Amino acid sequence: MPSIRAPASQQTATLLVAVKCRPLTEIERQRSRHIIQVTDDKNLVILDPDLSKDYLERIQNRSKERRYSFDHVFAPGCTNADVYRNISSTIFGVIQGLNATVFAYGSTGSGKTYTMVGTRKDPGLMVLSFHTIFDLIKKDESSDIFEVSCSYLEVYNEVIYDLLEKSSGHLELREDPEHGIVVAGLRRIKVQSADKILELLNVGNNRRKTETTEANATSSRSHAVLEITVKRKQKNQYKSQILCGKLALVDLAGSERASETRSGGQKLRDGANINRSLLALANCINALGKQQKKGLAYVPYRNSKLTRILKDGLSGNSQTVMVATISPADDQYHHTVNTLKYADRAKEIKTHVHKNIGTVDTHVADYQRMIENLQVEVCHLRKELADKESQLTTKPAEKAADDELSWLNILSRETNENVQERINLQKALFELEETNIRNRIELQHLDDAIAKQEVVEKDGTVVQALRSRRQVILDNIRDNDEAGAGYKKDIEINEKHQRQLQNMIEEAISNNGNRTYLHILSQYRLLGMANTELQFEMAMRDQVIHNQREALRNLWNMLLGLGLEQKQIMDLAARQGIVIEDCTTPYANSVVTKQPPFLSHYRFSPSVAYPGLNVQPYVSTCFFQHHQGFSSMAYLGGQHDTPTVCRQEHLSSYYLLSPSYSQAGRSGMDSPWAGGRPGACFHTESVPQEACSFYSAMRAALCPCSKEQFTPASCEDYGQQLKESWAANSQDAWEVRSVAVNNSRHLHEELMRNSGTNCSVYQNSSAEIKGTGIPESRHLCSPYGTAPRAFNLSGS
Ligand SMILES: Nc1ncnc2c1ncn2[C@@H]1O[C@H](COP(=O)(O)OP(=O)(O)OP(=O)(O)O)[C@@H](O)[C@H]1O
Repeated sequence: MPSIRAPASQQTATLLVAVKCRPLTEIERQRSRHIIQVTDDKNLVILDPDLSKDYLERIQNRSKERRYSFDHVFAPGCTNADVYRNISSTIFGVIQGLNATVFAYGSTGSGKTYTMVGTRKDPGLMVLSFHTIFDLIKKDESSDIFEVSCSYLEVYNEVIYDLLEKSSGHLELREDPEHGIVVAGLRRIKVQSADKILELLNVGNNRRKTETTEANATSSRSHAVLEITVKRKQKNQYKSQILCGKLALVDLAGSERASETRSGGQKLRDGANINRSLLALANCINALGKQQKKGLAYVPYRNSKLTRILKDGLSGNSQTVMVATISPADDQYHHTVNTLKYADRAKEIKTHVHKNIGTVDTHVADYQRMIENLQVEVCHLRKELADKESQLTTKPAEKAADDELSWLNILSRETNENVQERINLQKALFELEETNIRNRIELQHLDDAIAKQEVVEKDGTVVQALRSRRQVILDNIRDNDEAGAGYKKDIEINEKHQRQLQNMIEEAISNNGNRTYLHILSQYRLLGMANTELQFEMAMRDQVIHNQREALRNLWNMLLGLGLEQKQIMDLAARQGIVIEDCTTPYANSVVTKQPPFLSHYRFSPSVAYPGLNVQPYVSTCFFQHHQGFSSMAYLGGQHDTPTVCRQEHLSSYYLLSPSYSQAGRSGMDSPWAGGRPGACFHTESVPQEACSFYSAMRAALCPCSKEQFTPASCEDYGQQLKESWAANSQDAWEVRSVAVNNSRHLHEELMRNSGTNCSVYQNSSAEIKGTGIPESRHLCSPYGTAPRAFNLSGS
């Protein structure tokens, strides 16, 4: 199966929000008033349901009347086809390898199922979408081969079931590093026509859990997700290229208050679970909306299966449509306002859409091999186990051993759940900490910017704005830290439980006569779990790799933003003996909108890909954040042979850049990422006049240890050193700031001595970097780093 690689080009898309108001039902017509006024195709007004309010209250603005604007608003007379016509462009991309998600959101009885599934006379969005997909495939004039498959699942009481299986067991969610969240064991059926999907949809819908509640005669008790995958094999393109688009169509269960549905027992339990996952969804929408408006807030996807399944649709790689369904009845006022409130928030949500292109990646292949090895081992053990089992069945089974075995089964099942829970908690904690790292970096930048701005600003408006932003970030950090502390506690409890389980398993094994058999059994299960944990680690590593890729992309933008041609960069890299894959995507001519080429190496030594820019993997996530929005940078200087100062819009990051690269340039200030934040980088053949004066001011403002350790005087010294090193332009330049080390003890001493100071340690060797005359050196300690670090300047 091909792996899906990251995008060659990625676009940010905004979640499209449409509101659909259904007509009053027969019963409602007798007892309710119509309070929705659709003023035009984008606006609606919800009237105050309380007619008794007097004139004074109304003019004093105590009315509960509300106005809302959305991408599309559909009045009760509109059909599903009307809705579909306005959102269908989202579906078109699916046959081109893009992902799309359409979900209906609203209170119980508001018309979600009607909108998604529809009726024979008024087919819903699910039916209309897969007809479109097959029409597009039919009309496609290329020689590409298409393969369409479909799956249909429901989440009922926080358990996933396969709606295409007659008696489906419980299915589990897994994090796949390449494909994101996947449902393990879900049946995916190849389909040749829209009619076949319709048939499967009907089969699935008959299996779906529905109940008659007070609010709706056929209320859906489960969330249903129909997923259509379109694989497009491009015959005339690169041998292995496969585009893989996915369309997720989601019909959510109805949310209701127990008092309204007058339900009890199982129904009440269902309702509680439905409401819990809808609440989780609402919280995610809230956090995502807040994230766009204010800053980085943690998005609690992990709180329900539904939100984990919808994660891509809500913020990942998907073009997404939310159809908010509302009832026009006055007694539904609160539900309707609630739905509209979340729909309004959802308008802020951004997703990042890119084509899913199948290739085989080296690092994935490595992991795949590891998993395969484990699987071979599992198979081997399974066989041994089967042999033992058959031996045992030939003998009269001992009751005690049977008991022991079922006890072991229970323990192993519990261990499995324990591992799964730990993985989820650790992943959640990881995500949370990543978010807070970014928040803290922004906070540092804001502090720097505030300090600078306070000196120059008279009226304090910008400072005020920066301060309020700082407060938002502080709040987010506090919220996330609190949530993180909760997760840590949960992990501790989980680990304690894990130890107890292990002790119990060992005890069960040592008490039993058939030790070998039980030992194999437990080993077999432990290996299965090790496999799961390995997959988790893969996901984590892939997260880091993903961040690095983003960092690389931004670096390319940065280089291209300087006006360099791709070819120049490639030549420069080639001269350093650095391999960068040729860009297969044609570039646009404009500087800042150019997409960087896709790099062949997902795993690379940090300095391999970019001459002179030493990026350490563990700071790459910070780096990614710094460079986000590079296209909106302001350029304060622009000559190609002198440094260019770039300023990001939020005034907090500065970069001093130049396209050329020299030993002298490197010798002084080539550790821009020390301390997890960018500093200045000079890469010019001759020292520019303004560099030193710039540098002292900038360094004082940017250096993480500027306040304590980096005094203006030392900046001046540094400027002087820089001039000298430039002038010396040879091995001498290195000597200005380098300490050569001869053996490992000496190296250790130097690292310790220089850690966190403004001195670098290099390990010189007699070899030179290919074609440059620069001695191959190992940069062992960054001037501003707080811990000893080592990476190879030559990239070899
Ligand atoms: N546009 C419409 N035109 C006519 N009738 C509609 C329309 N939308 C919904 N209805 C009717 O309203 C009722 C409730 O609709 P539906 O079952 O789709 O709601 P729901 O939001 O899916 O409810 P639940 O969340 O409880 O499953 C049904 O009787 C349905 O036929």
